[in-house]
Amino acid sequence: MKLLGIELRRVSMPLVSPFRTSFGTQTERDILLIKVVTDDAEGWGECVALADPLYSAEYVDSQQDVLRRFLLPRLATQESQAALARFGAAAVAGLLHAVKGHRMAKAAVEMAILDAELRALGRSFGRELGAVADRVPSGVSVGIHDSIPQLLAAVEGYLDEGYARIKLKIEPGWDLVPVAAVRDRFGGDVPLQVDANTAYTLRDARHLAKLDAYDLLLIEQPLEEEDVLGHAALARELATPICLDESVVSAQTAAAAITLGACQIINIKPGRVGGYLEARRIHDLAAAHGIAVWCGGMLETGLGRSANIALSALPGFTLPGDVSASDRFYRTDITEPIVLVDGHVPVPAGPGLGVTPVPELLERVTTSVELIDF
Ligand SMILES: O=C(O)CCC(=O)N[C@@H](C(=O)O)c1ccccc1
Repeated sequence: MKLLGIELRRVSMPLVSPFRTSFGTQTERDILLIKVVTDDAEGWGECVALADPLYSAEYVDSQQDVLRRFLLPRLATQESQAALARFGAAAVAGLLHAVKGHRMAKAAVEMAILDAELRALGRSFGRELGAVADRVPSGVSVGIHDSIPQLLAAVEGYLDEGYARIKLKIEPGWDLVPVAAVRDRFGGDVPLQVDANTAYTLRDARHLAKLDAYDLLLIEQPLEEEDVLGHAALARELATPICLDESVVSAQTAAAAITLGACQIINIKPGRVGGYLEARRIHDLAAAHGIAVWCGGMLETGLGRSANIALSALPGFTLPGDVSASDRFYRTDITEPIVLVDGHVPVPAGPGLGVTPVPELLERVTTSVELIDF
């Protein structure tokens, strides 16, 4: 493989409805897509960074800037091109290691290079990563609502669509009451979990322990991302398993969190951890420690969503992921829509991601294109 050129494309994707979490409300996604052109094939990557640095320190403009100024020039050198020619996407993380952080940008370019490499080989993401299923259960994430009736109507709609698991966003003042209302209305058998996105502190331990009454699958990232010891202390107070999201940015931080007893479950988001190959390393590490994993979502288009579904088919992904159908967030996706069937989504079987953007749909949402020659 030889990199010939890279396209950095921004798309603006309006959400079907506002999506409110403890760190803000999304009404549209400003997404950075990467297309790599190689002598063998083209490949697509999706950067999951939000418009503002509210989920993590990354934000979409910073990721496009770090790609343009620091990451892509490193891939363009003769040594890098030789390494890519010999080892393909497996070489990317090492070639970019000197640049600190910016894992979402690194993940996006590695994803695009892996897609090109696999398309040229006629091999799917699933086969490459180690998928053992051809469809996976689909969970859905439900935002914070203005009222309990509105929340219950949304949850009812998703259950009617067949979603395999409900995740409720929570924050101080919106936690016990919505959880109790969902349990009261839909019963104790609905697989149910909550996501706090770092909104609590250890002083809330006794309050959060009241969630134990509702038989939740997990409570996700209750404390600040750097408070690993706090999560370990909270785990000793709660019966509900603790799941980490923002705190786990690599296999190394996953190992530390597991060893310190900070989590019993990990939400793996390839963009957050630097790519799908690191995501697989975390999956393998977690499995070795008996830690369940599931695939988180960042409101991806069908490109990132397809790769997440492939990852979700690995054996250690034993909990439904945030791999909802395209229409959970978008009226029109930029790829053929991902559709829910009996609570599951199909694992793409085609080469690479198995999907590509539909040109006219992509053009309709494109706000800028930057071409970088190698
Ligand atoms: O299904 C999805 O893609 C979204 C899942 C989800 O709730 N993601 C959350 C999160 O913090 O995990 C989120 C991501 C990005 C923006 C807002 C919220």
